[in-house]
Amino acid sequence: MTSPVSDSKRDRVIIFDTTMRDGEQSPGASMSLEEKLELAKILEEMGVDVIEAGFPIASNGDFEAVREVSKIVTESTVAGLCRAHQVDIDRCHEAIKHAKRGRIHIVIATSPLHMKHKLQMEPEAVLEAITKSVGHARNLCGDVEWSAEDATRSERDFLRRAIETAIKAGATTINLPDTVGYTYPSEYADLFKYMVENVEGADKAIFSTHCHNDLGLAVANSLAGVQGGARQVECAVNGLGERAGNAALEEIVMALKVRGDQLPYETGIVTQHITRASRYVSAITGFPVQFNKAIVGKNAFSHESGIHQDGMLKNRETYEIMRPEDVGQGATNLVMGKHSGRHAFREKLKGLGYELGQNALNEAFGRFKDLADKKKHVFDDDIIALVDDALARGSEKIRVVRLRVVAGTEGQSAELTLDVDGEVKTAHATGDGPVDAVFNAIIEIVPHSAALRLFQVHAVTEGTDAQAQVSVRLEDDGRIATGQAADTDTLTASAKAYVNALNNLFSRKEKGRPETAIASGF
Ligand SMILES: CC(=O)SCCNC(=O)CCNC(=O)[C@H](O)C(C)(C)COP(=O)(O)OP(=O)(O)OC[C@H]1O[C@@H](n2cnc3c(N)ncnc32)[C@H](O)[C@@H]1OP(=O)(O)O
Ligand SMILES: CC(C)C(=O)C(=O)O
Ligand SMILES: [Mg+2]
Repeated sequence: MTSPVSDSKRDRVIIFDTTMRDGEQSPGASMSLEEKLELAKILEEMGVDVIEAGFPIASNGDFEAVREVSKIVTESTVAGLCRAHQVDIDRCHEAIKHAKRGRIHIVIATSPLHMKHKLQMEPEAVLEAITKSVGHARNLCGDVEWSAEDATRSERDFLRRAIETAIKAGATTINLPDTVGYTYPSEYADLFKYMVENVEGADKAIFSTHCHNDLGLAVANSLAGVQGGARQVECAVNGLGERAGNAALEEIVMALKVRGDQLPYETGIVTQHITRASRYVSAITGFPVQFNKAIVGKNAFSHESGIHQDGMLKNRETYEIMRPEDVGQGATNLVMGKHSGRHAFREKLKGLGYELGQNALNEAFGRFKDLADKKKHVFDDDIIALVDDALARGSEKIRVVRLRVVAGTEGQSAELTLDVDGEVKTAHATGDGPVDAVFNAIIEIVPHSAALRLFQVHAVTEGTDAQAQVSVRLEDDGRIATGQAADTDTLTASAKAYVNALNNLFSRKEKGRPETAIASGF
């Protein structure tokens, strides 16, 4: 059997991107001409084989977009979609004739449901429309794709006849869309196998998948189609598309790359460009990418669990089947959270410039776990504040044990327990505001004559659960001592900062040091 489709083409899967056509059919996903031109450049640079830029008969804007994309793209083929109508095809040709490689893509439905109710055409009339439309397109352009809309709900024998009609009329690509996301992988694979083996002239065309995600099976079905003999996959960046979307380009490409042992076909995609394309599509459509989205989600290469982080530090392949760099996602991210373990914590501290001994590490780790229990996101700055805080408090004689504050319109009071050199003391005080009440309680337990010279609070990170970092400066008899503390509770941080300053002041007095501007351990 001689074939106009070369063997090398059959070893490769053509990536047909329909982000600008089917993707744009998503309600709310309209793109401007400028955005489509920029996206076309990104897709071309990424190595997409076919860019479907729009549906030229739909509007002047769509026509213009297909025409302008055709003018600037030189490497990829540019396709425009049309119904099986001469007017659609002529309009499409007007737009894609500027392309170095242009394609006319004709669609007509072949399922009994669509033919009877939507097209209101007899099956034989549909076959006639295929002959006419594909033949007309082929007279205008050497590259014609024909799609059997709702192929997966079409009668097999009629679909076979329709495909044969399209190939006979000159179609070079045959697309069998799962228009409503209805098929199953085994069923879709079988459909392609059957058509590739039984359609007369099947070797003259490339078979293509086009899967929708109504049951979440779009990617699995597309891969099954390839298993069955398809060598073109229609897909969209971030899985954009009608209703639940199309098969996601990034997932198709990486599934083929990572599991070449299962499907030994290459794509021409430079995978390092994937994340850039995803972010651009998300930005121009306003459709956010879910955090746990495969390949391009924020968490796709993030690890928070201690056991996973430990495994990753020993060998990244324990928990990563591909490298984030390979999809342009930057580096693996070991996220510090309540599920993290000591190995990752030590590594994180190293990265932040801290080398702690085992005891200090254990102490800081305990405090980190307490913080992670309270806070949704533990940022690097939180960890720095926490470790600095722990280091500063290492040799303190006075420590905060417990604090309870009542605040509000009825007045403010604080009940504070301190450990003063091993002796636990409690005081109850009121004040002009909750901080004042806390500081008065400290003065009651540890009487001193130092004057408060500075009280400053700032949030370590953003959010209402951010740690407050408090600085306190005390002056006594010409000596100045500063204390700092961080806590998610501003009043606890205030108490600890004051006590830290007091410890520093007493320590300076003991050592007989002269006055100093910054006397904290920082
Ligand atoms: C599965 C898919 O994604 S297919 C692509 C879907 N995308 C779009 O529809 C977006 C662009 N569409 C449009 O802008 C408009 O629908 C247009 C310009 C194509 C047509 O607009 P109108 O002429 O106003 O027709 P309308 O959209 O209301 O109805 C569609 C008509 O096309 C017919 N039709 C639908 N599909 C096809 C087809 N593949 N081939 C031929 N005729 C078709 C319908 O039977 C209906 O015909 P009727 O007017 O004789 O009843
Ligand atoms: C136009 C065709 C390919 C389509 O989008 C579908 O059937 O889903
Ligand atoms: Mg579609």
